Amino acid sequence: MGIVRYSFMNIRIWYHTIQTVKRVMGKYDVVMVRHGESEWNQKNLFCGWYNADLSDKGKQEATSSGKALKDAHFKFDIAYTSVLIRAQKTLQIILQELGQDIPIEKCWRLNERHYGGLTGLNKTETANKYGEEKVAIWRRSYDVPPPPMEPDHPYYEKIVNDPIYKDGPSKEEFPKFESLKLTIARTLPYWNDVIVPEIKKGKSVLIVAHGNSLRGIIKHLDKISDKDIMGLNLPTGIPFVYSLDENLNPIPNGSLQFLGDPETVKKAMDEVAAQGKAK
Ligand SMILES: O=C(OP(=O)(O)O)[C@H](O)COP(=O)(O)O
Repeated sequence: MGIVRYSFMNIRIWYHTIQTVKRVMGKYDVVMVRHGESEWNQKNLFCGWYNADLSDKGKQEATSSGKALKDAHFKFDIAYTSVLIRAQKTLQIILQELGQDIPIEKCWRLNERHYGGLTGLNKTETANKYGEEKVAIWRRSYDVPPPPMEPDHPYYEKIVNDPIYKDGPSKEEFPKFESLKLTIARTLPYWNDVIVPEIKKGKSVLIVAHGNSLRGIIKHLDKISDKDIMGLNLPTGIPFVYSLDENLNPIPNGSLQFLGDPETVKKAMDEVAAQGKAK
């Protein structure tokens, strides 16, 4: 299995900079995975805080992630995930494959961005109705949020009253929508205050989260501009490694090292990008 690395000097042309390299090792290596395909990813629906389960393909992706991590001899001390079932099940399958029984911390701050009023809509139908450009802005702009989820939204009650939120967010914090900027504002404190101290203690950390909560952490680690982050689409179920120095900055070539075949990674990223196309 090759390691795929992306050059951040060329972030606008992600797909042309893929190379298979020997993985570099930093003072700290952190592994992240976007959960395996969910039933709503499969149907191409905006999901956000809707608690969709993994599809069969998603379970297979999680198994492959676990195998890739096992082949690369990763041993973890602690894992972090969101309160959403698709991320938790992916983590569970990965740990089963690895044969590792480790503490798991779950927090809503690692949840996917809240997709507001778009939740449950089909991305292609939304592009047909509002145009691809509008959907691209809703999906990938840094600070333009989707429309709010109002109380008459079909999934409002289900989400707001879900017991998975008993430990937060508070009523005041509970989002009606989130841009990437707002997602980062609630994910980064968890990264800085909870995860980073464990990394600095020398713990080997695995994070299983979501497309946009992970894009937020990547943006922070690689200091990616608000404009350039629009070009990054994370595939489901392919682990990637960040190799960091003592100040938690990525070492040269230490960013976004995918544990996967370069062509597979490229194809999966292209497919995520294309989800918002009209037909
Ligand atoms: O729930 C979602 O992300 P997830 O599958 O990573 O949890 C979103 O629907 C991802 O959609 P996007 O790639 O259009 O931002």
